[in-house]
Amino acid sequence: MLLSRPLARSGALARPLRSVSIQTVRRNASTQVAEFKGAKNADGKYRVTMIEGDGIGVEISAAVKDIYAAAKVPIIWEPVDVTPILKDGRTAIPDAAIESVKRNLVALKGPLATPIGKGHVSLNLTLRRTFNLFANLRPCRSVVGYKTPYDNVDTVLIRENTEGEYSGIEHVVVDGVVQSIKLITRPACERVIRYAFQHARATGKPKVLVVHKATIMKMSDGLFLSTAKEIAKEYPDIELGAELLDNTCLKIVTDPEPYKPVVMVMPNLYGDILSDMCSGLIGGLGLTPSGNMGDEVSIFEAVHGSAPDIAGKGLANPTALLLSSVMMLRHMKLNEYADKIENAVLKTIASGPENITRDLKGTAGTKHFTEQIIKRL
Ligand SMILES: NC(=O)C1=CN([C@@H]2O[C@H](COP(=O)(O)OP(=O)(O)OC[C@H]3O[C@@H](n4cnc5c(N)ncnc54)[C@H](O)[C@@H]3O)[C@@H](O)[C@H]2O)C=CC1
Ligand SMILES: O=C(O)CCC(=O)C(=O)O
Repeated sequence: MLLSRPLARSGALARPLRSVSIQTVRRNASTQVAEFKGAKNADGKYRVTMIEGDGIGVEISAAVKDIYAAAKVPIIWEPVDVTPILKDGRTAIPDAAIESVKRNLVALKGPLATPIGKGHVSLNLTLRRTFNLFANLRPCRSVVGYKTPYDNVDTVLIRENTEGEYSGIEHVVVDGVVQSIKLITRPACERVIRYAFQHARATGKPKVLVVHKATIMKMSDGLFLSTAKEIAKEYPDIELGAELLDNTCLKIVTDPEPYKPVVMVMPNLYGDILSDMCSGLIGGLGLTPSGNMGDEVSIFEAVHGSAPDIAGKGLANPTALLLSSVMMLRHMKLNEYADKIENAVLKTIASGPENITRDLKGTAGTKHFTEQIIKRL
């Protein structure tokens, strides 16, 4: 009976459960993590899609563009509008934006706000699903020159990015009783776990750690964990570990050191929460970057949201988006520019409170901070 009941929430609006899960399995069928395949245009520059985003998105995107212009990065930004449209009863991204990302194979994205408890589905999730960005890579490293209780945080977290608790499959069972489906498929587990092993190998980390709650969600997290044990056989040089999510949270905030040689991999929601927690250890959300990685396309974005409490006030810290763009440059093999920009932002943060934003206990606004970064390029 459950399978034929229409699903009441946006992403899966009026679709029976079975058709949603089959679609997801098909979408997730391939397993190879591809290199960046984009090419320079005749003018010697890459086109990169730019989604400025909502709230502070406009301010931090402007900062990134100013810094890129000053650093003479061989990139032409292609701005696109992602105001949602309704297509076949589902929230969709406008075709022009999709075409731009498909053409360029890479995008930098500011935060997009999602209405709470009603309204359109998250455009962030829609983008990840539209381009099949199955792994969300979230590194978090202490910033030299910025003092926090720990100076030794160096975590790498990979979040499954297309399903799990974020499947958007919800419905009312009877009045006052609702059900949200945590959808986990083996192909999606396989590819994100394989990505984690590949990342560990590529970055010289000896261990992949699955973070889970298979004690409670025996089937869904159980599938994630058992798939990891299978995939681990393909990577005999990398150790596989597993840990309960609550235990991981406690242990990281108590002592982050043991997580340095580890690549953590986990279902969607756990990665969302744990990555914010790690951000808190190094100075906050203004500092942490991420990459949404797929076979063909990758979209880089800060871990944080649109920060409505400070939007439009010139206070936003552009570092997280800038470091996301640095990840993007390395993905595009523009390492020289990545190093130049990363060094400039780190030097600026270390240069003192008068040059950094308030989230870092500084006194500067976005504009002054940006100018200081440009001075240090
Ligand atoms: N990937 C994305 O685009 C994400 C979007 N969101 C959306 O963002 C909106 C706001 O969500 P919140 O829960 O308030 O989270 P948030 O991340 O926007 O803000 C949390 C706190 O961190 C501060 N903060 C975040 N980024 C900052 C920066 N760059 N500089 C200085 N301070 C910064 C904010 O001022 C706020 O106090 C929601 O509509 C949510 O749906 C939330 C998370 C991720
Ligand atoms: O789309 C949203 O509102 C939140 C997305 C999210 O959880 C994330 O990007 O970490």
